[in-house]
Amino acid sequence: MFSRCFWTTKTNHLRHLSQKNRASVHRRSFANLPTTNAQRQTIYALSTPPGKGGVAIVRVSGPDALTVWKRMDESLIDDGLAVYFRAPYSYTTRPTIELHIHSGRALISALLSSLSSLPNLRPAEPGEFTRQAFQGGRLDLTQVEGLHDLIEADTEVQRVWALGSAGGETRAEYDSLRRQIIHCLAQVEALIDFGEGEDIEDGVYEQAKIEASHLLAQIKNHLSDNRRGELVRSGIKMTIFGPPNAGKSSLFNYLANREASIVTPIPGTTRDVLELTLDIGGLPVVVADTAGLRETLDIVEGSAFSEAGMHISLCVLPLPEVLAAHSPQGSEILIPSSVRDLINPSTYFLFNKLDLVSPAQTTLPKSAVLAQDTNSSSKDTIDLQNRGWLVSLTTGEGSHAFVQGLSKALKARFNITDPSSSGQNKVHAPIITRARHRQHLESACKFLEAFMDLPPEDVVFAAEELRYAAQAIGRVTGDIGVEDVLDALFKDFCIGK
Ligand SMILES: Nc1nc2c(ncn2[C@@H]2O[C@H](COP(=O)(O)OP(=O)(O)OP(=O)(O)O)[C@@H](O)[C@H]2O)c(=O)[nH]1
Repeated sequence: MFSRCFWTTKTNHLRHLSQKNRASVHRRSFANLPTTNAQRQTIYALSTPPGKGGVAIVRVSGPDALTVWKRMDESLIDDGLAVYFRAPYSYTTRPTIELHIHSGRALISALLSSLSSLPNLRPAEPGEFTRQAFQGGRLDLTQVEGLHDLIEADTEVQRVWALGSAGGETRAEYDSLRRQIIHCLAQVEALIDFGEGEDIEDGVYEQAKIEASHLLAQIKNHLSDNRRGELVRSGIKMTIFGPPNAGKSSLFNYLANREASIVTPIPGTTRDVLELTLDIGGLPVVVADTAGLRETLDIVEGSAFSEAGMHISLCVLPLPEVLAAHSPQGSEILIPSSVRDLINPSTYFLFNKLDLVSPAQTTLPKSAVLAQDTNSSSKDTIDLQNRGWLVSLTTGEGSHAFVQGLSKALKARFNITDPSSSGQNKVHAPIITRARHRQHLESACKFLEAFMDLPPEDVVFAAEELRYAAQAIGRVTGDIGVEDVLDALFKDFCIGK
């Protein structure tokens, strides 16, 4: 059925891959995962993008994978390469064969239709190869999520953080937390079994509490991460606002036309809304632009503004008008009262139309003053250092410094170092990248706190709290009760992964 010309002399290559994979197979038990008949079947799918190209890879995984190889002797489809991975040394941990052919629509279609005619083979569902890898214990849930994020990564920080997670760094952190809780639990259970003073040394319960308090501090430290993991994964949402005619559309167009910076122009769900995901110095920044929103933002109240779920905002102001309103007695510039209510600590400032002011006025003052009601004597000063930039969106002057400065300011705000930095400057990737991680860590905290409040007489309840804390961490990695998250997670994968 398949080409006799599939190269069969690749044994060295095969052996090499098998050895490499052997080193990275970890056996874990996922006791709660039932294996259905569908999961026992052999699945196949194109694992490379469809279309014309050098190579297309069709992956076949399951008990009958080798049969495919054995039946490659009927009609010629293409010259290619077949790579066989013995179980459990494959990506899926099941017998797997990869068929590498030239990438062309007719070739791929002929190969897939040949596979479909074989008994016991069916097309893979989205993410099903990775699901098999998870069920086989090769990957835990954090690695599966990391892999998904790696494929989806648009910027350098996203790539580097997702790579760490896919490679098991996040899993190691959670495993370590769980091991420490289990260590506490073992001490408390020893007390239940033997009782202090008999075969157990004094102070065991106190020791367990000391360890639990260290653990609590560690978990709380992870929880107070400014949500930077979630932010980097989903993008920092930025909105642009300012008085009419300030240059908001010009800024949006400037950002959109910097080809290197555009990642995805996504039409939003609301009519007229366009979302651009920009790569600002390796950080994904999602900018929403809509005619309607711009109009609203000219007048919107501060509360409505934060309800829009924006993480940061950029206030565009026309420099000539701002300077004209400049109070002669102060060195600060005046922020117009029309935008005053929209300004908060997450607002950055872009003073536009630099080309229209005299050369003597082209230095950014250190601070700005928010214009108050005429009858108010209070004065709000805003430090513009690393928070404001002068540009001309018409001539492009200052725009490079603005993008660089904004990237630096955002990295400082969200505590993100350049992925290339090392040593002391390196800030480790956060272990929380999804709401479910946060939720399980918070519940682990609650159980640990409940344990801390219990006196030694309540040792049985104490053990129970610690057991729940360990289970909460286990839910993050997928050791415990994960069925509910699996379907949601794997459906986001593409077919063939
Ligand atoms: N000289 C000069 N003109 C500019 C600059 N940036 C924008 N403009 C002009 O200012 C006018 C307003 O620019 P827009 O980008 O439409 O401003 P906007 O804030 O979106 O305006 P509204 O949608 O009315 O609120 C246009 O005529 C632009 O060409 C600049 O840096 N220098």
